[in-house]
Amino acid sequence: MRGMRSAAKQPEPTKRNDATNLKQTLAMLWPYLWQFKYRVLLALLALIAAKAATLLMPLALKYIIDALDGNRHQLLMVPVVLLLLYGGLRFAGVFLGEVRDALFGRVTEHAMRQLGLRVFQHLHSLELAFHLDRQTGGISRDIERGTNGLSFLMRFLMFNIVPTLFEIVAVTVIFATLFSPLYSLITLIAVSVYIFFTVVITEWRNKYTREANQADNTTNSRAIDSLLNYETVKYFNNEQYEAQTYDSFLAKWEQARLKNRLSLLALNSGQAFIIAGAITLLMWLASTEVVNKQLTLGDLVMVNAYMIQLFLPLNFLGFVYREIRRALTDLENMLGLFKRKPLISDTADAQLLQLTQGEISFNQVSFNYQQQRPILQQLSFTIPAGSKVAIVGASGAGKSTIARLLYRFYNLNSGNITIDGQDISQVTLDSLRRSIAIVPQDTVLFNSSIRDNIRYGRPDASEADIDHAISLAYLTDFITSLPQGDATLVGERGLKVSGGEKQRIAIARAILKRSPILIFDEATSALDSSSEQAILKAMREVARNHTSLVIAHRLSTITDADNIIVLKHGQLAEQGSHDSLLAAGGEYARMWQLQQKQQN
Ligand SMILES: Nc1ncnc2c1ncn2[C@@H]1O[C@H](COP(=O)(O)OP(=O)(O)OP(=O)(O)O)[C@@H](O)[C@H]1O
Repeated sequence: MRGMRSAAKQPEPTKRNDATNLKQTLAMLWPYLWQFKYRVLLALLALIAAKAATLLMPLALKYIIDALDGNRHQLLMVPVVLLLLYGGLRFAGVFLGEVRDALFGRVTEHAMRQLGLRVFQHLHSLELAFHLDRQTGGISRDIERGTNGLSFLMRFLMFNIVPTLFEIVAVTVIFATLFSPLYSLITLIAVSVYIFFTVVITEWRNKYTREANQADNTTNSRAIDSLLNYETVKYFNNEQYEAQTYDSFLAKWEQARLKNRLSLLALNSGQAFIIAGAITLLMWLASTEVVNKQLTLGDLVMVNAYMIQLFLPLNFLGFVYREIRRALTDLENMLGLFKRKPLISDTADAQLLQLTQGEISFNQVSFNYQQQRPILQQLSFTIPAGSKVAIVGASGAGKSTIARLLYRFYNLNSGNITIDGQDISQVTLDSLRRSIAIVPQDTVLFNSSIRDNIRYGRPDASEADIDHAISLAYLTDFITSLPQGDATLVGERGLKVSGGEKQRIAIARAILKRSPILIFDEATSALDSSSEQAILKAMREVARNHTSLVIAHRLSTITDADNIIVLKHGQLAEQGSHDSLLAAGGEYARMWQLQQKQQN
């Protein structure tokens, strides 16, 4: 049975863009090729030497035949030397080809590495909105196809196209020198007709190839869908129906493959006809000259050997042509990623954030993710240096948005945010983000060990610092209970640890970062009451001497805050200490009473 693959749709190459893509790719590749200029040069020399050895083989064959022609019953010294030379040339041709591959392989792989790294860095420079809009799977497919396309282009350029062009020129020159320009002319015309025919037929065949691929994809998707819904099929006794539907897709696939095969027949037989025609013509020409004693039998065999040798790599021309166009399209998609410039980046004269105290101010901040849906409206508040401010409000009120804006994940619509009087849009992103540590609402962990996930907060932290962060986040008991301790792997996206454990890992990670400003976004939401109390104690200790912003649903966790900001529909409804807000009897008091009732 054919393998099941996902129905990934490939973009179709368009001729219009090929030239620009090729130009862009070459411009991009140039620095890499230049960096390895000696290696590329050596690979080219190996290529020329390998081709020269191959090109000398028919010549050696000619001399063997000519030498044997008069001495049919004796292997004289000369033919023996020629035979050894023939064998040597054959070996040298293959060996030098391998040397060329080994030399150039490093260049290709290095170019793939450089390009892969550039895209990766570029993707990390793009803002959150870009990543939320795009499917990560799609991007990684673009990168994979793009780098493979690059490797294909480089390899085929070096191993197929350039050597074949070299061979065409060499054979033409050899024929013109040894025989007459007519031989060269026939060869050149035959090669030109062959290339023209292959390109035209390959273009025509494309639709059949595409049809066959699409039929293959839909058939596979259908099979997967049906097998995934195994239970539903059984519930409704629809095995027969499923088989019929699957077979109707298979029939379409069969039809498409038939057309594809017939078009391949047209291509291959047309190519064979052109080769046979050219060889017959040249052999006929050579045979008449042999009869007229102008050429030897060895010459006749040599002409034949050169033609067969010349057309051998051209057999792959249809495939190479199609794949090069596909590679260029894949590269275009990847290069397209580079065209997307970061919307959030350092301004030309961005300064380092000079953090003296850590006072944060939101001044008349308005923001929306999408037009016509305001999230924050004219919001102003100040978090004095070293104080703890809590933000509360209904779900969707815009609390986490405040944290994202402080990190400058988005640009504001109006207003500004300052830290110690400096507008955060005018300082470098790196210095800004370095100053803030966050325990996010949804902690996502890397698929590595608990310790490595904590170390991520400050990769150069000492082991003692990590241990200290572990104990501050009340993780010691949990870690010692694990057979593999902090070397335990957390699984993909941290799915192998519980929500509360994940939050404590996130707290340890944030502690390790040692930033003067701390944000806790629902940092205890996944914890039971006793762990919550422990964590709150830890948070209090960590937050001492820090400016901290605590976003919370459960009001009991923030009663000790210096100031509580109540958000309602993206606006500041009221603010004050727990006691003063309760006394005021407003929104906060109402929320408090509601939560108290729910607890009882
Ligand atoms: N990337 C986004 N694109 C569009 N809308 C968004 C985006 N992120 C958040 N929102 C919307 O913005 C509003 C505020 O979101 P935010 O995450 O700040 O709420 P919150 O007050 O933290 O809520 P919760 O208490 O449920 O976490 C929500 O209505 C949300 O649907």
